[in-house]
Amino acid sequence: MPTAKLIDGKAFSAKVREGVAKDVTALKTNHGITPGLAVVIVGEDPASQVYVRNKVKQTAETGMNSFHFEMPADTSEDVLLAKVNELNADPAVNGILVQLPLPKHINEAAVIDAINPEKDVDGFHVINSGLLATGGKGMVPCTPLGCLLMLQDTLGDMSGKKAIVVGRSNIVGKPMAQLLLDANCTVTIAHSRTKDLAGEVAEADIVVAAVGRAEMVKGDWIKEGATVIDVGINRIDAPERGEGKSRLVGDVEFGAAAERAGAITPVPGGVGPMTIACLLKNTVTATCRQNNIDPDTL
Ligand SMILES: Nc1nc(=O)c2c([nH]1)NC[C@@H]1CN(c3ccc(C(=O)N[C@@H](CCC(=O)O)C(=O)O)cc3)C=[N+]21
Repeated sequence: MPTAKLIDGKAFSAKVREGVAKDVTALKTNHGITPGLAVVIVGEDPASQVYVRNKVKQTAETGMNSFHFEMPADTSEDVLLAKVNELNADPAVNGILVQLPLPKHINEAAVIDAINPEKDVDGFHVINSGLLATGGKGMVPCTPLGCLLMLQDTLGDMSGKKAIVVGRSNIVGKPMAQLLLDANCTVTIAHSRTKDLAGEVAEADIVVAAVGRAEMVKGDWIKEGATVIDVGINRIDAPERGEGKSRLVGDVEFGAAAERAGAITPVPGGVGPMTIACLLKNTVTATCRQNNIDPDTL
């Protein structure tokens, strides 16, 4: 019997997007500015295309301009860099997202480096990761930001709590740890070589799982009453549903974890929708900063 409160990322993300839509209206009516988000996708990865379609649709729903560029998988790095530079120079574009991963022949770091940090709504540029690490005001990566908003909504003040982030990627694990540190948590970053992962997770009041491996964090590792944020979105075979069927699971063994956790995010319907909502929020933030507008005065 699950006892954990379900953290409804889908409902929360709708609220965040409502706030974004209000800000967009204010930017239009009070400042004559329509925020613009450019999404660039290279190649044909069908899973990626689903996310991009959702992003484009939700961008339009908030009243922002959405610019969508699909480039073939054999696009050269130079051609992609030229596209990024064109978007950097375009005043109608306030935010740029280049969908990752990129095809193998393209150097991802070079592409991220080329994005104007003020338009880097993913928060992946070294300037933005550096600002996050040093307490500055940069763009914060969307997935960790979405996780933080859900944690704050669930827990309020997190001062003194023990948090563990499982995973050390530049796009989730590391920035997540920085945000938890800023929220006065005591933070452990665990990874594939962590000696006693079960023991480390068992100590944590807050668990953020971002390893990208289906149900890797076991339910019986979770401390009684802990808050669990599951970043993973893994598609696994589901033969019980019929030939060739699949389903989505997170990085946490959800059923067993929900029997011990105080609150937990589902997959789907948890972190994923919040990631997109935070992308839109970051686009408004970027638009305000580029135009010297205080977002609190909108
Ligand atoms: N530069 C860049 N920035 C990204 O933010 C980025 C990226 N590249 N590459 C791909 C990943 C993946 N990603 C997702 C966002 C939302 C959902 C999402 O909303 N998922 C829903 C539905 C899932 C489904 O049904 O397929 C859910 O979890 O409920 C999923 C995945 C952003 N990414």
